[in-house]
Amino acid sequence: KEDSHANTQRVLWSNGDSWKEMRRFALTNLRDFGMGKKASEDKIIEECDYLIEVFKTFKGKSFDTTQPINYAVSNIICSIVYGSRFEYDDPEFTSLVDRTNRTIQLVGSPSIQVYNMFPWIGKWVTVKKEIDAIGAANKKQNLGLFSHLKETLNPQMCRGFVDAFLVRKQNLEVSGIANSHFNDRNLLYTVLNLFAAGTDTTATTLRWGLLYMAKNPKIQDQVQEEVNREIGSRQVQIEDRKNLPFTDAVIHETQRLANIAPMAVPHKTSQDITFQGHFIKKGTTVYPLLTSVLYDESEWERPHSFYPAHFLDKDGKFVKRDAFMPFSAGRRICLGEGLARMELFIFFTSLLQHFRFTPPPGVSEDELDLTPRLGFTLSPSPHKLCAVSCM
Ligand code: HEM
Repeated sequence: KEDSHANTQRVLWSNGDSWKEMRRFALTNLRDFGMGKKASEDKIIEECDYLIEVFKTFKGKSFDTTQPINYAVSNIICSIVYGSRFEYDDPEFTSLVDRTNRTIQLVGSPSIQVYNMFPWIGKWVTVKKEIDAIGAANKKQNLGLFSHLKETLNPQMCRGFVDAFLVRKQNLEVSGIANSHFNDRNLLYTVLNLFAAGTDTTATTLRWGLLYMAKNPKIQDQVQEEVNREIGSRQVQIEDRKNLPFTDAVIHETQRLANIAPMAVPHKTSQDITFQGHFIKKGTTVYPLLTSVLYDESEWERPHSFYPAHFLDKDGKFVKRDAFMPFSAGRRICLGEGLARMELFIFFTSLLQHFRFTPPPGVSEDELDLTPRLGFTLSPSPHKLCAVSCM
């Protein structure tokens, strides 16, 4: 089983009772250590300041936004999971983030898609070797981080998710409960899952958002006018979202059009079922194609264009749309939706408050390429942008 289909993709999910218990525990603790509104808001605001400083160092010259954005977003998960953030030049941190992003790219490669259908070809798939090597390095690094946290553990003062997990594990052991799901393996995989699922997704969405702004300067004007009018130069807060309907619509439209998880993740039918006239046998792998909803021509006025008015009524008020489901739906809906939405709002709005995003000199808006790069998530093709200070 270790080397089967599930192994390559295990970074993102698992099944059964263990999943139920881990999901419940993760949700409660993520709330305690970050997803609760105030705690995470403070963390995101603090991290956003670091990110703005990095953008300033380029002094308006073009640069690739990938790494700074990945590091900033990843640090939110790090402070929730490990209890502290890392410096952007800490090699322990940057290697973890860079390796995780490389895996997400590799997992989406055609050879891995074929391998997932025919796992017995595994030993001939070279990409799998790289994924396995990266996985081993990330595991080793996490075990090192855990052992440091174990040595300094104080059950009265949990610093983050790992501490809470270790305390629960200890308590279960003390009360003589062996074989619980709170074991070292689940700790490792839950942390790897949170790290992988919580970094690339949000960072990629933010990068799409900045690219759409550089491509659509008039829409960028409207966001900046709204932000200037409602917030001025003070710190952006979650509370501000209700007064920024246009900005909120732009963020939603970014998520819709960027469609970063087009096939969500595969699910398995738990029983025989007939769906829309098609019989599907128990145990069949099913991909929920989010693209079919996010680009549904019967739901969206301009499914293939960047059109924030999809989320605005005739008075310019924000409107929710049923077909907006970038986080999927149902029991396995994204566990980090609340956190991701907070991050997207604070990072995006603060960046637009501080900078004007433009194509590099000599490149026109039309020349900015919106073709996605293939991977497990759809990210923008490699590109550079200028972040010109406007505050
Ligand atoms: C813009 C950002 C994000 C998007 C678009 C997104 C999207 C998704 C999607 C489509 C799924 C698959 C749902 C399914 O099985 O049908 C998922 C699962 C998941 N996401 Fe996210 N996600 C984002 C951010 C995050 C963050 C910040 C976290 C970390 C806390 C996170 C943690 C997870 C986890 C743990 C799962 C697996 C849940 C389970 O299987 O029970 N995600 N996400």
